[in-house]
Amino acid sequence: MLECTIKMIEVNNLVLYGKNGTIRLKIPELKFHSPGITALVGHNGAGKSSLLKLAAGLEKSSHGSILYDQKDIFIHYEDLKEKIHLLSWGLELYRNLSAKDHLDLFRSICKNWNKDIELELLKDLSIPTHKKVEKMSRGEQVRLRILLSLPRSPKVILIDEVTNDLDTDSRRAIFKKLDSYSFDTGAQVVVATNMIEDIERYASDIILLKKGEVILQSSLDSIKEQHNTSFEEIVRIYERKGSVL
Ligand SMILES: Nc1ncnc2c1ncn2[C@@H]1O[C@H](COP(=O)(O)OP(=O)(O)OP(=O)(O)O)[C@@H](O)[C@H]1O
Repeated sequence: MLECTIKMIEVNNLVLYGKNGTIRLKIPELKFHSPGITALVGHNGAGKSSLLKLAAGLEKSSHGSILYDQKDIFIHYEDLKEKIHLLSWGLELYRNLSAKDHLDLFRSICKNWNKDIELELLKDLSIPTHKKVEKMSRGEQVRLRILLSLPRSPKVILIDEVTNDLDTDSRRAIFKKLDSYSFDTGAQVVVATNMIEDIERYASDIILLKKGEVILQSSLDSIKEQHNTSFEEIVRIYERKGSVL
C-alpha cells in the first residue's frame, strides 16, 4: 500500500567519466527500493561513493540522469536538498559546537523539525549533549549526524561507509533506527558498506557494484533462497562472474 505512494530514486542511462575518459559509473537502469535498507556493496573503487554523490546532487553525471520523483537531482538540488540527506565523512559537523548547540541551531533553521523524533533519538542513541564535536568519538559523531538528520524528515538517506568503523553496539543502534524510520515513513535508506554482518542483519535489498557497473540487484531473501549459501559466498560468486545482470 505504502509502496504505491513512495517516490523513488531512479537512474537512467547514467555514465560518469573519470580522468582520461575512464568510466567511473555506467548504469543503464536502476531503481532503489523501499521501505527498508538497501546495501550498496562493492570493492574499493567500485563506484559506491560516486553513485551516492550523484544521488545527493553533489556531482553531475557525464550522460544520463538520476531522478527523484521524476526530477533531475543535480538540476533541482536546491529544492531537493532537504529531502535527500547524504552522511559521509567529508561533510563535517561544527567542531566547536556540542550536540545541544547543533540541535538549537538546526531547530531554529529547519522548518519542519520533528521534536518527537528528536526526543526519541536522544533517548535511544545515548548522545552526549554537552560534549563538543572535537571531543566526540567517531561513533558519537555518526549518532549526532543521525540525530540532526531524521527530525528533518528526509525522504532519502544515503550513508557512505560512516558506520563501518563503529563498534557493534553503535552500528546496531543506528541501523535499528534507520530501519524503523524507513518502515514508519517510507523513506529510502541506502548504505554503502561491506560489513557482511550488518547487511545480513539489516538490509532488505542489495546492489552489488563492480568497476562502476551494477552486477546484481536483488532482495536479500530471494538471492539467499536462490543460492542457499552465505551472503559472503554469494558476493564472491557474483564478483567472480562479474557479468552485468
Ligand atoms: N572526484 C573524482 N574524480 C575522478 N575520479 C574519481 C573521483 N572520485 C573517485 N574517482 C574514481 O572513481 C572510481 C570509483 O571511486 P569511488 O570512490 O566512487 O568508489 P568506492 O566504491 O566508493 O570506493 P571506496 O570503497 O574505496 O570508497 C575510482 O576509480 C576512483 O579513483
